Amino acid sequence: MSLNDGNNVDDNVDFQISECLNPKSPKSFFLFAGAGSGKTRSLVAALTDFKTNHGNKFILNNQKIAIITYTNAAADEIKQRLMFDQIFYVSTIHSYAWELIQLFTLDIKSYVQTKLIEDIKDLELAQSKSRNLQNKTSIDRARKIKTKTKRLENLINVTRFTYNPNGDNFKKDSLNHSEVIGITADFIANEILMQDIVAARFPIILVDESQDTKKELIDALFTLQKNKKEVFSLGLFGDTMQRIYADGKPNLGESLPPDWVLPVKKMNHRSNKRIIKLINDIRQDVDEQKQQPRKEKSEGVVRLFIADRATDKVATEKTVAEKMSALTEDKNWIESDNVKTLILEHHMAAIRMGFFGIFQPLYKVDRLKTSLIDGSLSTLNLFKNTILPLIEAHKTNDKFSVMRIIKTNSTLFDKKIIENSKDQLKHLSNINGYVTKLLALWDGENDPSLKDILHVIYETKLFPLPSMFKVISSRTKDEQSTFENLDTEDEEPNDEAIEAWDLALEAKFSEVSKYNEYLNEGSKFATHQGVKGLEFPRVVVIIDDEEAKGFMFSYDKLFGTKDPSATDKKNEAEGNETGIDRTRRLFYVACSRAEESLAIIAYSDNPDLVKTNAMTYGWFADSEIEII
Ligand SMILES: Nc1ncnc2c1ncn2[C@@H]1O[C@H](COP(=O)(O)OP(=O)(O)OP(=O)(O)O)[C@@H](O)[C@H]1O
Repeated sequence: MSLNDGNNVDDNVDFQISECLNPKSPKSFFLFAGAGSGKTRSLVAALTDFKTNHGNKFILNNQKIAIITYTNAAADEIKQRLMFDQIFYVSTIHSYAWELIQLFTLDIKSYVQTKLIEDIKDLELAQSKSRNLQNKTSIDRARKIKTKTKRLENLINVTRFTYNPNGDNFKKDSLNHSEVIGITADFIANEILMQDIVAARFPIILVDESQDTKKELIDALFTLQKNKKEVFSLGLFGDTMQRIYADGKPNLGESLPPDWVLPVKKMNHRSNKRIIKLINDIRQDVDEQKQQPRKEKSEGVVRLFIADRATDKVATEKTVAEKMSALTEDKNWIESDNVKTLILEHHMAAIRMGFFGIFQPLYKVDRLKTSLIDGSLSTLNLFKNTILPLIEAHKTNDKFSVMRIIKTNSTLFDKKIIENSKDQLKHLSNINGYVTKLLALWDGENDPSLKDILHVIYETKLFPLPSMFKVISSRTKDEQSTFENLDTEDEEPNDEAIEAWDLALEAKFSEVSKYNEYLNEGSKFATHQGVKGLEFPRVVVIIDDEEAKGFMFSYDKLFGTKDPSATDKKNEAEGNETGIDRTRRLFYVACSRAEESLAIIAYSDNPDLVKTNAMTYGWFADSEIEII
């Protein structure tokens, strides 16, 4: 690259960061720059440089650089780019926090004990003021007091706490996610010994996406840096405009100590010119930071399509893809695999791909959410990992695979069961009959419900059932009808997961195959929030508050078709952040993912007003907006 090619105006930033990381004179820095400015790339470049210059010394001292990322996917990506070198400890904040505290059982115990005693005291005080102990809040509060008291009593039995950064942590000796962050922040901020240990093990800590990193931990790291500045450097990477989670530290970067280095980046290396202009304009009212495109970038295409909410969305989105293909002369727009569609909530993908029936009830249960989205929900495995391949093999008349799947998964083929059966031939012929009965559910063009399938499996014992399905299947006919006619107001609430499964089991089996497709082709859809740090050539941003049903963001308010609430007005008057501010930042994140062309589809009850406002903001020209 020549020195004056116009694209390398920010090259000095990598050099500035490398200088900060010199262990002989460590400095802390704050690299905050817009989308696509190459922050992640600078992070990797500085670390690669560090490895060459100081890596051996770190290995000898058994020291590491900690790199904290926002997601596991980002951690994997950076590990790979750093060629899995052992001097880098790359992980999410939760894994890193646990790495720091896990051996301090007694200190953790004392922290948890103090916190539980305080919580119980507060709850009991609130309960004593309750006017009606039978209302939902009081009942929930009583339940919380009971659970916390039980946990307090059990603390004495804990010999070692357990924690899974990616899991649910329901065990008696488990810590939950916010406890691990709270404990780590508390230890780092207040325990001199912990500060010594962290600075000695990790003389450099770099935090990617620091605008969204838990504020208590960021504050603790600031304290650590202040106390250990001779031997420790803290590097923060991020972009205040991309703060979209409530637990990040607002105004991060204001009033930094004067000895911090503040490199500045002007370029956006990712997007075409028109897209950069759009994100500069969205950003304008916030901090006026303007980026410049790379010289060789094309103009690119941005379009805002506005449709009535009542419209057929799948058809609308297909039309948009065709229009974008014509506008950009890019056939990839009509290959759905080559377009990234950004939805607000996962259920919008479930509607579009046709597995809403299974998805929606299960997604409502907090403890099932994460595993449902990442495909690890074990209860679903019976359908997804056993029945689905079985039926696919059956439909293609692949008898060999059918038999193999049955043999691998059915307990009826257990050696012991076969040996113990009095008439082995009969046993095998029975299995054959059970398989025939199961497969008959798909006769003709039939698409059985999950409940029908479960019923046959329960009766024949062909496959082992997860306990949830055993409970549901073992209800007698009488219990079943009582259950269906339950007046839930009068009864003890059922376990919410059982209720959710009762609904999900009504779904047709074809939904399992669509859900599986969604997991395998996770590439087609992603959420506005989930794509932070990523980039795609062609992006569709779908906007529909009603379908999203969220409460954190409101595109209707951003586009002026819904008035700000009283709280928004109060927050604005007091100089606090409003829902509109949050939504603007989310919109910035979503739009800035596009490299070549970008379509935004806004569903609204008032398309004309969306158009007028979008033009008034100066975000789109008249010719770039189409009401369809
Ligand atoms: N100096 C550079 N020269 C060429 N390409 C670059 C340069 N810096 C970054 N890029 C490319 O620009 C794109 C965006 O870079 P990167 O993902 O590092 O940006 P970012 O600042 O982390 O973005 P975001 O905040 O949106 O996540 C990537 O494709 C990257 O390879």
